[in-house]
Amino acid sequence: MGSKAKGRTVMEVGADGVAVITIINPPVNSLSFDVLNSLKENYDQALRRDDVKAIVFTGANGKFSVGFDISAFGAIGGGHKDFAVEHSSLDFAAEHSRPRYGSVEILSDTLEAAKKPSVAAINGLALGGGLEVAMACHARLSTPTAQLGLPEIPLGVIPGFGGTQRLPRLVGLPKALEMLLTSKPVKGEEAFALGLVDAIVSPSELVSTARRWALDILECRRPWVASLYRTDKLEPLGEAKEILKFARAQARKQAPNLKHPLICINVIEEGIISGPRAGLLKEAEALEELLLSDTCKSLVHFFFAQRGTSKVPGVAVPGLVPRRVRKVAIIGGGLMGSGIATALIRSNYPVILKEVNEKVLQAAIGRVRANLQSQVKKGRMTQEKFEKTSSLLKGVLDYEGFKDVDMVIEAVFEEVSLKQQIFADLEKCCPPHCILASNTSTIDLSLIGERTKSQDRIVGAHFSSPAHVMPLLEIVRTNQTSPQVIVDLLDIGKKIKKTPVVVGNCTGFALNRMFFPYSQSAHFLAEHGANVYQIDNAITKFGMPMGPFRLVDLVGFGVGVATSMEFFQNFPERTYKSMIVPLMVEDGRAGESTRKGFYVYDDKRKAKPDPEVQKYIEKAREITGASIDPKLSKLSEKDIVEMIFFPVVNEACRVLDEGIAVKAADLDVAAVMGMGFPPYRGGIIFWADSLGSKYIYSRLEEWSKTYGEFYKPCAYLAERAAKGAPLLNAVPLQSSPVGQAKSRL
Ligand SMILES: C[C@H](O)CC(=O)SCCNC(=O)CCNC(=O)[C@H](O)C(C)(C)COP(=O)(O)OP(=O)(O)OC[C@H]1O[C@@H](n2cnc3c(N)ncnc32)[C@H](O)[C@@H]1OP(=O)(O)O
Repeated sequence: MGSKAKGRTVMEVGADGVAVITIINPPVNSLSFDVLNSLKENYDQALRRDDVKAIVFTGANGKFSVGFDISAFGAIGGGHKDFAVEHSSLDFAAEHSRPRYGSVEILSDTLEAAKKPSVAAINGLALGGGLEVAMACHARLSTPTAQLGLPEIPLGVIPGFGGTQRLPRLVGLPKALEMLLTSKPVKGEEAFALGLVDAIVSPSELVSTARRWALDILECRRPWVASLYRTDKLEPLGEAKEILKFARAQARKQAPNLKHPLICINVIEEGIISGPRAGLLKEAEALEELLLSDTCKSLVHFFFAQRGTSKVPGVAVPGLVPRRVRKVAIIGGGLMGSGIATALIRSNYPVILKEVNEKVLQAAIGRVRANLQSQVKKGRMTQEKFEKTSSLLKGVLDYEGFKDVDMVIEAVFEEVSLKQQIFADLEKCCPPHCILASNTSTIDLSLIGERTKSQDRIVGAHFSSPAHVMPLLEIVRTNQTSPQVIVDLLDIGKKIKKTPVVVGNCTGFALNRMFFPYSQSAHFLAEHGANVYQIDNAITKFGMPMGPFRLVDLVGFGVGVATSMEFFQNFPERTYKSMIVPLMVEDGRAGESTRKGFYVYDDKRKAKPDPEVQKYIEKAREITGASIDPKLSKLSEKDIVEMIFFPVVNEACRVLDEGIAVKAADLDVAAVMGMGFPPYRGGIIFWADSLGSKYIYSRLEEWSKTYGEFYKPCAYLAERAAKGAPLLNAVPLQSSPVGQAKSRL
């Protein structure tokens, strides 16, 4: 194996005649071509050697295997240029990269059909191809906390090493469908109850028990089972068809734009109707095709983009490790503060929450408890856990308890002088190492810290609302924030299960800068004759959770108006001042909270279009002088999508150009995690590149001539379009250290 080999397996043969094959590919033992090649060599050797009677598979460093190496998807899917394939032994890829080879020839015809029994010793993670290797073994032992699952669907593919055939035969069709379509892994204990594993063993005894188990199989003391040919867990054909029909309906409802969950169901059905061998072949064919799909390419891009957000130039440096945060303080327990407190205590951080008086404090604590209680109601938290988690929160009215906090997050009103006072107080009351974070969404952080000498530990921690639900955390750094503080916050973000994205300091940071044109364009179109509900419908069909008008109803008109003002002040040349919302506000409409906004809401908060909205639009036209544009009043769905999202792409380009985002892929993550942009389109920039910078530029240029500055393509987009260059990787990670980028950081 060459020096650049991406992982390997090692085989040790004991005096008992058991060969233990261990997968070694840090950090997660993914099945790279090198690993698969080595595994096959070791396995063939074990079958050939007379001193080997049985085989045990396991993984090094407490993990079995997380499945196929995602970065090598391109090599099986036809070598897409976006996927880097770095493996030394190209022989496997060249000759045997077709899924059929791994699935049918190796796992079924060689491993499962072998004359020597194999047992999987599962520790840590057994996901995707990792679990599929284990399922081809003749028995599986697992530690109690190991996680077993088939999470291929979020990558735009289906299992390709027999998972669609063996899982239903081991756990029954309904549970297999649930595991496949939700991609949620099960823990060892549950896997045992389901029949997915044959025994639960402590980590220290796992391999030794597996060795004995393998010999027991050989000596007929335990059953020798080929999962592929089991039928005892499968429902009778008629019943199975009904279950599959229901699953199809659910999949169509949950993800109408996605085909691969339905293909997964079809492949399972093929195995049930025509036998598992036919199922395996159909699975391999389907996987090969899916690997070439735009959906897969987008989702794989998104997978790596998410993991790339913590690789920040100047921050991700060796030796800089996160400090331990033992106690956090939050100032302000409104909607944001209570949401942030909820997120922190749910991840076991003790929190003190400061409010201005007892009444407000109790209301804030009540909100946190209500957030947790809703988890209990949904069955996601036990009452016991609720009590334990709630006890991590302590309400306070002064700074007494701030002496030993490691981080403070300020979440009060957006008022500069109030925040300045708070930060001046914090400097006096908190220990000198304490991180001083603000959840501001608009105010310059340097201004907030102006009255302190602690600018190096001042940072933005911008959560999206509701903070305990939304997955994005924008970490805002100024040019004085120390890298240590960023590293600490990246770590906390990960621990509270957020995806942190490091951005620079400006009005709206990255997320709201992109959100703003989204809503602006929608209001511009409505005032010029496009139908509000057709816009929302087109945007929802595109894959957003809701359209821009339904969204502003949800967020509330108060917030909508306040943010518009901020943007109008900061970017007047590209702000369209629509009057629709202000007119509705005058009439007492504030969105969903008043049950009337662009929609009317019934008792169950179901939204229904409201014909009265037309009245406000007409009145708005009278004030702004906008007139109905015949072209805009009959836009196709494609036109609507482009007129709403191309201004977002344009703003994203500005954000990149200004160095607010470190790299384009971070904006993809922010768009998906913060705006609800469909991940299967890869994120805003990846999607833009699928259409081409030239096309987007030309459309914006054309609209700007008719409709003005708001649509004018920015210099950065113009430059990329002129070169016919993609927007992604325009600022490659390695070549954009903070100091070099044209940066406001
Ligand atoms: C033919 C088969 O059916 C097809 C397949 O098997 S497809 C693969 C199915 N498996 C998966 O989808 C698992 C994907 N991975 C994960 O969900 C998560 O990484 C995990 C739960 C395993 C670990 O999560 P966590 O501890 O938070 O670590 P995370 O940062 O995500 O990953 C650690 C590193 O492993 C890498 N990694 C994780 N899974 C990988 C995989 N399957 N292939 C290649 N790299 C992988 C990550 O990119 C990351 O690399 P980095 O340090 O350079 O950024």
